[in-house]
Amino acid sequence: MYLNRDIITLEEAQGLLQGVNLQTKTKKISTAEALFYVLAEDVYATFPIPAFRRSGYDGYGILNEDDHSFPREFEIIDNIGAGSVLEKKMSSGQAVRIMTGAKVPDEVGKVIMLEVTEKLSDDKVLIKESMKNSNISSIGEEFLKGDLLLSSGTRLNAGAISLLNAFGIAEILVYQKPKVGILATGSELLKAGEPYVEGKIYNSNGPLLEALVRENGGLVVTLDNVKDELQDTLAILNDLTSQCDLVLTTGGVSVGDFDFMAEAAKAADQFLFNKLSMRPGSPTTAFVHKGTPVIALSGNPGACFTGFYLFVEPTLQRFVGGKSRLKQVKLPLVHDYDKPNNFDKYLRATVNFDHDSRLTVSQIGSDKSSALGNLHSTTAFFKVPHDSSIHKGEEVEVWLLPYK
Ligand SMILES: Nc1nc2c(c(=O)[nH]1)N[C@H]1C(S)=C(S)[C@@H](COP(=O)(O)OP(=O)(O)OC[C@H]3O[C@@H](n4cnc5c(N)ncnc54)[C@H](O)[C@@H]3O)O[C@H]1N2
Ligand code: MOO
Repeated sequence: MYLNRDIITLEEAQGLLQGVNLQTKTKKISTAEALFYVLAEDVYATFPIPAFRRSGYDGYGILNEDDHSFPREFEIIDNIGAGSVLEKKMSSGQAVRIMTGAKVPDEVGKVIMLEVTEKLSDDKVLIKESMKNSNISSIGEEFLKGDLLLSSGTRLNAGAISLLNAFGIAEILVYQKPKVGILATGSELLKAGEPYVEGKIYNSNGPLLEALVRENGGLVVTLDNVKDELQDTLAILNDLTSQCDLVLTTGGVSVGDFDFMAEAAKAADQFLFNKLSMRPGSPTTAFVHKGTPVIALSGNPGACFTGFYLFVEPTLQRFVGGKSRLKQVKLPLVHDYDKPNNFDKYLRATVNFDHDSRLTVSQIGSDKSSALGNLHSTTAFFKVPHDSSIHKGEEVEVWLLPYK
């Protein structure tokens, strides 16, 4: 138990974590498994798209020299579906039936939409009028060979996966997801599915952290619980720090008789911090053991959630060559907040449009760090600076959460 702690600011704590050297690792993976991985290479177009003159419509292809004196009849010489090519050579007075996406023969200058034609027989079509556009996409209209498709550091979403596939790319180099160990501490913890026992609670922070890590690009390798016993806690931490790239714990960071994380921090290779001038999560603790950072978050669910975004999310991004995906903006608060505290507060919030289509921020649910009912609907945090109240309409600093 540590009562005398050196208090530092959120920014100082974030700076200490930033100073911890982290190893980024890369690997080749199949594009099919690459969703939400971060690219570790620039990817270039190996051919143009379209790769051939492509028909934009279902209709009839005609020569440029025949593009006059409508309505007139044409001889249909063939039918080109998408994926097929015309083997014959066309001459004046002939038309070729062609489908959207099919390769337009070199000699065809225009595709006339089906809607302005009338089929007279199997090999005769009446083209009633011409069209303003050629309805043919030129080679390289969207991408030229050598164009940069995706740059290193891009988080691969559905659109990126489709782009890689459009170029036939089956394998790419990505950053390995950091291996994260999660440890929920507390003799009061039950697992979901276990029968309720008086005085105990179900462990919700462990699964919360597991889901947050997965949402933010980490790989959860273990999810343990440990009772409030110092030796067990130290042994598990020793184990986790040798297996994982990052260890997260929840609970046991305060000054209770059974709060051992501050002691673990003092016993570790490198101590970072154990007291912050902020709420929630003032006793948040961090240290490095065996080269692995350990971020010990509060057991209070609201503090655990907030601490994840302020300390863990930026660390997870550093493992994949990036930085925090939270966006910092200033927005008007839609209500008063009149509970001044001697620490800066970071409150759970949502961002919405007001009647004038302006973005605004408002507190959501309880501001207590023990509250857990608003975590699923929180899309942002806003800051209430220490010793101050905020009046309705006043601008506050806001952090927008990713994935919301
Ligand atoms: N005398 C003082 N007491 C406290 C102080 C202080 O400065 N002096 N700080 C308070 C603040 S601020 C915080 S934040 C909490 C931090 O508590 P701990 O991280 O040590 O967490 P616990 O004591 O283990 O638990 C707190 C609370 O959270 C519940 N909890 C714990 N683990 C989980 C879990 N996995 N899932 C859901 N809920 C969990 C636990 O049952 C407690 O209710 O300390 C204050 N006290
Ligand atoms: O700093 Mo604590 O998370 O307010 O209760």
